[in-house]
Amino acid sequence: MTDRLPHEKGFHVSWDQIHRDARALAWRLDGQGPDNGAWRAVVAITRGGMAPAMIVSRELDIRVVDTISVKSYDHQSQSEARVIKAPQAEIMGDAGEGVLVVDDLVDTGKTLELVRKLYPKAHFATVYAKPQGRDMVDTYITEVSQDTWIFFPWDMALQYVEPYRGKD
Ligand SMILES: O=P(O)(O)OC[C@H]1O[C@H](OP(=O)(O)OP(=O)(O)O)[C@H](O)[C@@H]1O
Ligand SMILES: O=c1[nH]c(=O)c2nc[nH]c2[nH]1
Ligand SMILES: [Mg+2]
Repeated sequence: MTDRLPHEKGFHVSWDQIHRDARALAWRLDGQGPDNGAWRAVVAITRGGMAPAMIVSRELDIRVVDTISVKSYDHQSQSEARVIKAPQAEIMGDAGEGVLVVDDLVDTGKTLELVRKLYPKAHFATVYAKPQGRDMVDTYITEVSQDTWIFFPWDMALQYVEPYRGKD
């Protein structure tokens, strides 16, 4: 989605905010893994999941980190998603048990639905969640409304804005 519709609200996340929220996610997940509370590995859903996954893996001292790349595309007006890069099979083990799959957000839930089908025993964690995709995520930090667009710091740059009184 590139153009914003009039009803859409913007939720602008700074680097500091995503750092704090990803840390909060890590702390919530600490000790919740299936092996005496431990997690075996972190898998980031690229690309947005990579920054939160790095922060989570650092906080929880998990050195085994891999990625899964999911590409959404439109096929005859039906939106589909497919995996274009999978994590190592030996990391995912038995259906992903003990693996933390991390993404920046869940929106419609399509991305997580696909990854969940592949690794049903993994734990799915996102920093932000919208209501439509909430059932697809096991742990998240902040919920925003469905008509909110989340702007991440890696998609933004500092720029000049007109003073409020100067606008038409
Ligand atoms: O719940 P959904 O409706 O599936 O949407 C959520 C996904 O969309 C965004 O990724 P995107 O596919 O835009 O790619 P990116 O991470 O490379 O930016 C976001 O990072 C999530 O992965
Ligand atoms: O940067 C983003 N913000 C969002 O709110 C969103 N939803 C799906 N994909 C998204 N990407
Ligand atoms: Mg993504």
